[in-house]
Amino acid sequence: MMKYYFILNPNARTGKGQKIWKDKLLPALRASRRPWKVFYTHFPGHCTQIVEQLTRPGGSPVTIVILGGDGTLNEAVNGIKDFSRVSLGYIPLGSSNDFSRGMEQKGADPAQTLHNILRKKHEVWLDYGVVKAPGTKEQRFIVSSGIGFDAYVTDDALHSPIKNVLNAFHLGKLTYAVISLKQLFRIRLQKASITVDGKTMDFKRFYFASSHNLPYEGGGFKFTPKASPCDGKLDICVIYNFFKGIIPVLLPTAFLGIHPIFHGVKILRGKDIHVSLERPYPVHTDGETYRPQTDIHIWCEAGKIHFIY
Ligand SMILES: Nc1ncnc2c1ncn2[C@@H]1O[C@H](COP(=O)(O)OP(=O)(O)OP(=O)(O)O)[C@@H](O)[C@H]1O
Repeated sequence: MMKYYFILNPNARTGKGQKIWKDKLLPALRASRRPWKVFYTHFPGHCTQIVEQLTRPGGSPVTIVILGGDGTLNEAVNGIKDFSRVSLGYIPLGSSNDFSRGMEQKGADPAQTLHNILRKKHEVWLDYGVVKAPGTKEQRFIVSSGIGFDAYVTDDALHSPIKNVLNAFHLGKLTYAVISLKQLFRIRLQKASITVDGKTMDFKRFYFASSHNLPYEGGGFKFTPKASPCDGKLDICVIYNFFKGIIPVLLPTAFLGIHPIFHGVKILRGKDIHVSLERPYPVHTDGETYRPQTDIHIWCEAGKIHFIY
C-alpha cells in the first residue's frame, strides 16, 4: 500500500496550523488506517531537504502531503528529485494561501481536503515555473515569481519591523499598504526589456513583471486573472509608465483583477521569458526573495506535478 508522508510547518499561520493538525487531521488520519508518517520542519529549507530524501530516483512511489503555507509548498516543489514517482497533496494552513486561492481550494475544510487526498478525488498534472539568473541556482515556483516593486514589497514585509509594530496595535492588515507606500517612494524606476517566446518589448518607467502559474500573489492580488496551471504557459503581468501617485489607485483594482483596463498594465503569455534591466531589482519566487538581479530567465515546465486534492 502506498505510504503517505505528511510534512508540517509548525510555524505556519503563526502556529495555528499545528493546532488544526492535532485537533482535526490526526484523528481523521488514524481512523483511515493508511500507512503514514509525519515530519515537522525545524528551519527554513528543511522541507526541501525532506522532500529530496523522499524522492530520490530509484525509490518506490510516494504521496507527499504538505501542511503549511505557500512558502512550504514552494520548498516542497524545489525538493522533488524524481517527479515520475511523486503524488503531491496540499492542505493549506498558511497565512496568504495564494496557491489554494488560485486552485479554488481556499476555505475548504482541512479534514475534507485530507479525505479527498486519501481518496484521490481530483487528480491533475500541474506546471511549475523556473527562474535562473547568471551565477545562481535554478529556483522553482508554483504560484508566481516577480522582479521589481512586488519583490521589494515582499522582501520588506519579510524583514521589516513595521509588521510587528502594526500587529501590536492590531493594525496588521495595514502592513502591506504601509510597506507598499514606503517602497513606492524609494523605487528608482528604469527601462526594462522583456522577451516572451522570442518577441521583445521595451517598457519605460518599469515597476515590476510577475510571471504566474496561478492568478494570485501577495495574499489576493489577482495580477493575471486568466493564468492556468495546466496550459504549459506562464501569464506575465507588467506594470510600467504610471506616475507614482497612480499606483495606490491601481493596486486595489488588482484585487478584483480589473487592472488590465489601465494603460500601463500589460498581460503577456508564453513559455520562455527573459527580463533585462539596466540596474538590479530584487526577485521573489512564491513570496521568498533573493538577491537583486539585472537579467533573469524564466520558463515553464509543463505538466510535471501529479497533484491530488
Ligand atoms: N520551524 C520553522 N521555523 C521557522 N521557519 C520555518 C520553520 N519551518 C518552515 N519555516 C519557513 O517558514 C516559511 C513560511 O511558512 P509557510 O509558507 O508554511 O507559512 P505562512 O508564512 O504562514 O504562509 P504563507 O507563505 O502562505 O503566507 C517557509 O518558507 C519556511 O521556510
